[in-house]
Amino acid sequence: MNSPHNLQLFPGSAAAHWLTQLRTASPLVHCLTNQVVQNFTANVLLALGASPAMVVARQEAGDFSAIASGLLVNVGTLNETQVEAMLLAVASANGAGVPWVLDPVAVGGLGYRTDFAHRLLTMQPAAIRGNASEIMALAGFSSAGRGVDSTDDSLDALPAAVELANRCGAIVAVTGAIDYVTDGQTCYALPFGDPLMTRVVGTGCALSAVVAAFLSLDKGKRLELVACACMVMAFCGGAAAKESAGPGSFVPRFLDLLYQLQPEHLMGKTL
Ligand SMILES: Nc1ncnc2c1ncn2[C@@H]1O[C@H](COP(=O)(O)OP(=O)(O)OP(=O)(O)O)[C@@H](O)[C@H]1O
Ligand SMILES: Cc1ncsc1CCO
Ligand SMILES: [Mg+2]
Repeated sequence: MNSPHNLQLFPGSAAAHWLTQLRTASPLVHCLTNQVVQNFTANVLLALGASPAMVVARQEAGDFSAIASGLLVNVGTLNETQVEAMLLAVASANGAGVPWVLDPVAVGGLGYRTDFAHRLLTMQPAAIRGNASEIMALAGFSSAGRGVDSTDDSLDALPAAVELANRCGAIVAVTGAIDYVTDGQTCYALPFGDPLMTRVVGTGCALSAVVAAFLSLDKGKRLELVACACMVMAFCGGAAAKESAGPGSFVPRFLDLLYQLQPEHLMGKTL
C-alpha cells in the first residue's frame, strides 16, 4: 500500500451482509485469551450471536480448536501452561483449516511475550489485531507503547501494518481513533469508535475474538471479514458512548447495541 488510492472507506453494505451470515452461522469461537477479559469477551460474542468457549487446558485445547469455527490467541497474561496450550491449539487449527487470530497484547518491551508472538507469526495466523504500539513493535518498528495501552496513533502504525501483512500473509488490523485493516495491498479505514472504548478494559481483546468469529464465514474473504468485525465493534461502541455517562454505563449499553444491531443500521439507519 504505497499510494493513498488504496486507502478506502469500508462499505456498510458488506458489513450488513456478513452480520446476517454471522447470526445464521453462530460460529463457535475458541478463545485462549487473557484472564482480565474472559467474561467480557464471552459476553460480546454472545451478544453478537456467536458462541464462545474458553477451553484452556493443554490436554483439551488441541482437540477443541480442530472443531471450533475460529480460534483466538491473546498473549495478555501469558504463562508457561498457556504457551503450551496455545501451540497445540494453533497447530491443530492449522491442520483442520480453522482460521486463527493473534492479539499481541503489550508486545514490544516485554521479552517473553514478544519472543512468543514472533514464534506465532511463523505459524500462519489468518489475522493479527492490535493497537498501534503493538503492531509497530511486532513489525519491528520503534514504538512508544506503555503496558497494554497504545501511545501511538493508528495512522502512524499503518506502514507497520502493511509491512507485517506482506511479511506473514495475515490480514492486519490496527485499531485506534480510526481502525485500519490491510492485506498489504488494499487498506480499509473505519472511523466509527469513541475514546470511551479505551476507558473500559477489553474492547480490543473482545474485537480480536469477533475477528475470529467473522473469519470463519468465508476463507476467501479475509480482508473484508476482518474489516467487518472492526466496523461492527466500533460502530456499536461509538453509538453506546453517545448514550453513556462514563465507563460504567457504557458496557451494558454496548452489549445491548451489539445484540440489537441490524444490517440496515450499518447502511445508515440510526441505531
Ligand atoms: N481514540 C479512539 N477513538 C475512537 N475509538 C477508539 C479510540 N481508541 C480505540 N478505539 C476503539 O476501541 C476499540 C479497541 O481498540 P484499542 O486500540 O483500544 O485496542 P486495545 O488497546 O487492544 O484494547 P484492550 O487491550 O483494552 O482490549 C476499537 O474498536 C477501536 O476502534
Ligand atoms: C489490563 C491487562 N493486563 C494484561 S492483559 C490486560 C487486558 C487488556 O489488554
Ligand atoms: Mg490489546
